[in-house]
Amino acid sequence: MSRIQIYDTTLRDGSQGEGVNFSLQDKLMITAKLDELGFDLIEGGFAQANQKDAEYFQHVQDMDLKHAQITAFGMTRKKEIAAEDDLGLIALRDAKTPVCTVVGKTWDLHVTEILRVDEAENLAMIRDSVAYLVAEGRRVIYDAEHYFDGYRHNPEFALKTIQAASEAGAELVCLCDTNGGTLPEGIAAAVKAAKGAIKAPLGIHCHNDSDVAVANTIRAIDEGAVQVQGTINGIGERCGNADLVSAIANLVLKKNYQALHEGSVEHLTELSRYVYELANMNFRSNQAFVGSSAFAHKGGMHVHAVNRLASSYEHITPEVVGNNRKILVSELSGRSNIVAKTTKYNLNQDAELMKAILARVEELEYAGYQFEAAEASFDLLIKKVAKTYEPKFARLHYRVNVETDSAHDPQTEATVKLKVNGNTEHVVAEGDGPVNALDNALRKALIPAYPALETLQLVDYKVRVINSTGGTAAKVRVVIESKDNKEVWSTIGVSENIIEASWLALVDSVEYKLYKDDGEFEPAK
Ligand SMILES: CC(=O)SCCNC(=O)CCNC(=O)[C@H](O)C(C)(C)COP(=O)(O)OP(=O)(O)OC[C@H]1O[C@@H](n2cnc3c(N)ncnc32)[C@H](O)[C@@H]1OP(=O)(O)O
Ligand SMILES: CC(=O)C(=O)O
Repeated sequence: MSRIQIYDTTLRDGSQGEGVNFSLQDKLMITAKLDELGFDLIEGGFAQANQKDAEYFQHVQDMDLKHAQITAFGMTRKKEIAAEDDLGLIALRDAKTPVCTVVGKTWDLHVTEILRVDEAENLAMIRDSVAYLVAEGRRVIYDAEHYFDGYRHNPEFALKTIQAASEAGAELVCLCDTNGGTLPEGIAAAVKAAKGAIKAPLGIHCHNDSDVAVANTIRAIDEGAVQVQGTINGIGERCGNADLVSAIANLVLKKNYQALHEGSVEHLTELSRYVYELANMNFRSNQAFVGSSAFAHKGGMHVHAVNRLASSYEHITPEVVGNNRKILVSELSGRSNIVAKTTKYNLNQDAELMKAILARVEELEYAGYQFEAAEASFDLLIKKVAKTYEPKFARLHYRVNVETDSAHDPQTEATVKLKVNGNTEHVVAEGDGPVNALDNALRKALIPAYPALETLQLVDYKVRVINSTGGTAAKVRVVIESKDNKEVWSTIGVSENIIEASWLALVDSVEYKLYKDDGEFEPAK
């Protein structure tokens, strides 16, 4: 089966996405990761744009890349300037990459209205720029900007522009759906026409403004394009680029093309998260193939079927792209969700117990709980319903005080009184805010009896108002994420009072940690 060249432009077009700004170090780290997985071409940046991109092209020369070729991106020469005097082309030459990618105009509207040159000058700009870089010993990829819009409005001129690039020595012409407005049938017709018009092989570069960038990419490949340009997670200008993660997974797993190194598809989830992390962006949980919900089963009927045959509700096996299956517990659960979630605890799938757990989940979710995001609280709930839960301490009372005046910032203090192993612990602690003070006081009271709580840390705190339009007072749902040196877990509390909701989530977090350290939540042997 034929091999598709994968051209990553995360570091150039991806950086054009709102809110994306990679540091030089990020760019070098992403380059190393892409090389490791077998990406063929990595567009490192816009050579003329800024100091960071220029430095990237210097530093990347010292990297020991095993497979990837680096390309520097720039545009055709400015109008009425000789190629050898054009600052953009000089920057491309000085980037010293083996490959240069030059973008040029294809749509007559852009030629007359944006560049404000005639068609002959635009063709000369393309020809001169490609020929100059080829003469400088560079391999040139020509990006035909707005090819699909150009082809729709003036096919004859659009084809002349790519002929100019091909004849001047471009080793590949990449057809760009720059505005992302084309649908798959438009892609197919225009790729066919390009294929018949030039010698150079074709690539495809789609934007996602119509939410079909990946579909368009696949369609172009089916029509004979041999290179896919895109970005990891689809980041990029406006609605982004074709997501290479989905494009590669579809091409390799569904259409039997070859891409990247053998086995790299299994690392797509890891790659996606790595790039989100460096881009300082949140993961998209519903992202196809690699999102944390991509294989999360929630509806009771689905879970029932998945327990019998996973492929009944999954288009691929999650592990094939390095992802995991998840079974969620919620008010939409049936007995099958509970059975799936509790198998690890060896409850012998006791039918009455499963029913009781499900009833309790439904009751609490009706009251505002949401166990999908709070699996540690769900684990404790099982123990409570199974009557194997024994509280590690009892609350006698707590109080939280916030004091401020015109001269002072707020000071927060919490007092907690607990019964722990028969002793009364009465402590006071300060904090940055009420929840922090409460957390500090709770742990201060418990650490003498349970020193392991020294390693417990609160890492995230989320609060959400629920039923705010109901006739009753609004409730709040607090979800806390905690960690120790081994694990991260989430707990939940719901109340009309935000401090009480936080207390409930904190108590679950502490109880979970103590039970976990006793080996309670280990999978049954
Ligand atoms: C479809 C794409 O994603 S293409 C990549 C887009 N990415 C970027 O623009 C990011 C990096 N860009 C930059 O750093 C700057 O825009 C630079 C350095 C390239 C140019 O900066 P400036 O010289 O200040 O020009 P500015 O950005 O205001 O305008 C673009 C200029 O390029 C010209 N231009 C645009 N496309 C082309 C082209 N394909 N060939 C030649 N000239 C072009 C425009 O006509 C305009 O020149 P003019 O002012 O003489 O009419
Ligand atoms: C080249 C490019 O990024 C585009 O036309 O969208």
